[in-house]
Amino acid sequence: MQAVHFGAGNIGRGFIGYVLHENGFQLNYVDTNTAIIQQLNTDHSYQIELLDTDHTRLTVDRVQAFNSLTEQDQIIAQIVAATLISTSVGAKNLGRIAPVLKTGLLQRCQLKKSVNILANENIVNASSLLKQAVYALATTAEQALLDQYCYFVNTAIDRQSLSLTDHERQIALVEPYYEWVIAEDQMDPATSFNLNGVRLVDDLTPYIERKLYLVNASHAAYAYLGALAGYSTVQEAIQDEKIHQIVSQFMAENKQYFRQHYGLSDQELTQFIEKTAKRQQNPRLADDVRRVGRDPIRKLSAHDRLAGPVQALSNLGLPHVAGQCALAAGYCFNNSEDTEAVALQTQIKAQGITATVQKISEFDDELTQAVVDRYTLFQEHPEQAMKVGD
Ligand SMILES: NC(=O)c1ccc[n+]([C@@H]2O[C@H](COP(=O)([O-])OP(=O)(O)OC[C@H]3O[C@@H](n4cnc5c(N)ncnc54)[C@H](O)[C@@H]3O)[C@@H](O)[C@H]2O)c1
Ligand SMILES: O=P(O)(O)OC[C@@H](O)[C@@H](O)[C@H](O)[C@H](O)CO
Repeated sequence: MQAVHFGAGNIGRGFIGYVLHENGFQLNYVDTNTAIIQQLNTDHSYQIELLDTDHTRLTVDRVQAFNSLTEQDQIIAQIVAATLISTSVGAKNLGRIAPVLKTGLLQRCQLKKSVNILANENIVNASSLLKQAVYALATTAEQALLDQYCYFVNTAIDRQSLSLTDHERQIALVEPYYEWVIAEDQMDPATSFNLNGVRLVDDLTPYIERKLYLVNASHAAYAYLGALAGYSTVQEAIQDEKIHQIVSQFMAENKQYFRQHYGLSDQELTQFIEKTAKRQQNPRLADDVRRVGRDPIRKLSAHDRLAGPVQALSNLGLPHVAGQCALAAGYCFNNSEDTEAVALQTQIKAQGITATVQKISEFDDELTQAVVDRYTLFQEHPEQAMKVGD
């Protein structure tokens, strides 16, 4: 079985590639990073290190890699031959892989070969977004062909995945825990394989929301509040009692959304939040606030990890003050090496914070004003701003 996987980064090697390899797939990575492409084609394997007490190392073999920018013909041939196509390139890059994917998929359609396409990105319905990007390049007749043979299947993925360099080799560095949830009802009925280690569900929405609004929401809140307080890692920020209190309250607020909207039990949600906190506190982890806070415009946008739950709680008339605080901290995030952070700060300077919050988080006047007030407090009295309780 052949998998074509776009994105040989931390999650692509440390999680998706690992699970596919364990299920008997050969891995054909597609990336733009020449160093990792060269490494994979020299070794035809790579290593993963687990963040456990033994620093367990695993080897993934049967690997090759292609350059997205210079090896289009080979990639198209791989797409035609593939048993499965997947991605983890970052949500903002899905549009960039659409042209080559469209060409490869249409060639498959001519051969009447159906396929599942799984975009594994931290965003609601990433595969549907990838489908939109592919269809935007196709004619009506091509779209009708794609409809017949191409199954864009939404997923939710969870594993803290970083990397380290050892003997000039990129090693994926991952926590032992992982969860890969796939929308079974969107899969090709003719799928010829089973994926062990994967959970198939009928309705993905609660899973992707639980992932974004609890796991990624707390992570982003630690990163943004931590960056404001001068910490370098999420793990340092967690040790700060004031920050920990705000994030704990944010999670308590979000829990009420899941209770009301999905009828989940308090006990189940509390256990999930506690398990997530423990994972984020893994003493062997040093996760840079710049990585966890990266692409702040995406993270602050409506439906994502911060504005999503705050808007949902507001709609339900439930408290969301800690969420507003995390959002306001996000609007303060700056990193000269992060193009979205630079764009965010430029936008705030040019248009003002109120217009920026309205545009990015898509809030009404009242909610916007609450976030702006907290943002202003962070600018003028940061000590007071780091307090949401009594
Ligand atoms: N790292 C994590 O802990 C984690 C966990 C769950 C989900 N995710 C999600 O997985 C995705 C990838 O995250 P990551 O941490 O692995 O990032 P990463 O930067 O380590 O990996 C992304 C890879 O995609 C490649 N890429 C970018 N544009 C490309 C293109 N046009 N064609 C081919 N390859 C391209 C990059 O070169 C890089 O190797 C993101 O959507 C992220 O939100 C990450
Ligand atoms: O990947 P992002 O930029 O959406 O979010 C950064 C982290 O929160 C994220 O990568 C987590 O480590 C991951 O989602 C855990 O499963």
